[in-house]
Amino acid sequence: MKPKLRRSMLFVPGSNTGMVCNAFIYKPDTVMFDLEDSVALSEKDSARMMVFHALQHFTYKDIETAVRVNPLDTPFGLLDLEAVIRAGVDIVRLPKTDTVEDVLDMEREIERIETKIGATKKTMLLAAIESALGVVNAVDIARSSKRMMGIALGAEDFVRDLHTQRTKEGHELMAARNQILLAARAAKIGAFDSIFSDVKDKEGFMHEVELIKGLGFDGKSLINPNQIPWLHSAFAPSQKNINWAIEVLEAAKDAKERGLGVISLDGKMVDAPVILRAEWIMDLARASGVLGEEQ
Ligand SMILES: CC(=O)SCCNC(=O)CCNC(=O)[C@H](O)C(C)(C)COP(=O)(O)OP(=O)(O)OC[C@H]1O[C@@H](n2cnc3c(N)ncnc32)[C@H](O)[C@@H]1OP(=O)(O)O
Ligand SMILES: O=C([O-])CC(=O)C(=O)O
Ligand SMILES: [Mg+2]
Repeated sequence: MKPKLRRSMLFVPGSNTGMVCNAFIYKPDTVMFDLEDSVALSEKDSARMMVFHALQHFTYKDIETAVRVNPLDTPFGLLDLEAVIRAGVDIVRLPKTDTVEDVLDMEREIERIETKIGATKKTMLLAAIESALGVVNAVDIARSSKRMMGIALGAEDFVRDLHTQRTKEGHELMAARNQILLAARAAKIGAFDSIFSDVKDKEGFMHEVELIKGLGFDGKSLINPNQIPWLHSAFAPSQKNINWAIEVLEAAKDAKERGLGVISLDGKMVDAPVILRAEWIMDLARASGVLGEEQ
């Protein structure tokens, strides 16, 4: 089965007409319109209207959409939520999620709006964790709603809360990344890393991508289209990985035919978890376009 890829979630400021109209062109896995921190207070209403219309435009029908709404305790949160659910958004990104209560409040409002408009689809939730309190509560947040499709780190707000700043090495984010990843995996939902803000620094970006990919993250929030091909190429399995996966699957098929459970390939043990990993690499290779559907 072709897995749904969510490597790249491109933030698009909801107040920028050109970017809202064109974001689909860059083919991120998910377009994530923003109504929160990239939108000035004076533009909150016009941005909401623009995103409302963009979501219903045919250019956004074949791409997954998310909207980062304002928190419910601001004058904009509920208006944002009404607009984006009416417009049929796929995912609501809840910013600055500190507690399970934050999720349940949002879930209650989503349910109320969906019932009111007779919606046929169920909007998914993505909780952004952007504080020490949110990280401490990550496990409960990840498990708090059936609608929760993933949790994401919001590193810029998080380092502010920690009284530190981001570095290239990322030591200051290690505990949060580990906690978010573990919480997401325990809840069997997606884990997404934060933005990398220097859009010209490809080397720094790739260093961060290798780090979060190695930890096990599914993908990352992005702020610039240039970062999309960099990220996708880093997440695509290498030819060496693919060759290994093909060998493992052939050996596993052969072992099954001979009624064997554990086998050895080039002196290394091949058992069920290794076979599952090989299948996952092949799925990822197909979904990333590195392999054809029939291969
Ligand atoms: C901490 C947080 O909350 S982060 C989340 C909120 N922040 C955001 O959403 C910011 C999104 N990103 C941006 O606004 C911009 O990429 C900036 C300000 C970082 C850099 O802007 P620029 O220097 O103009 O970018 P750049 O020169 O690479 O743009 C190239 C093209 O990509 C477009 N583009 C740039 N960023 C985006 C984006 N995020 N979405 C869609 N299109 C974009 C530009 O409009 C431009 O299009 P054009 O060639 O048709 O004119
Ligand atoms: O969620 C993100 O990656 C962007 C953000 O708001 C933050 O870092 O504070
Ligand atoms: Mg933030």
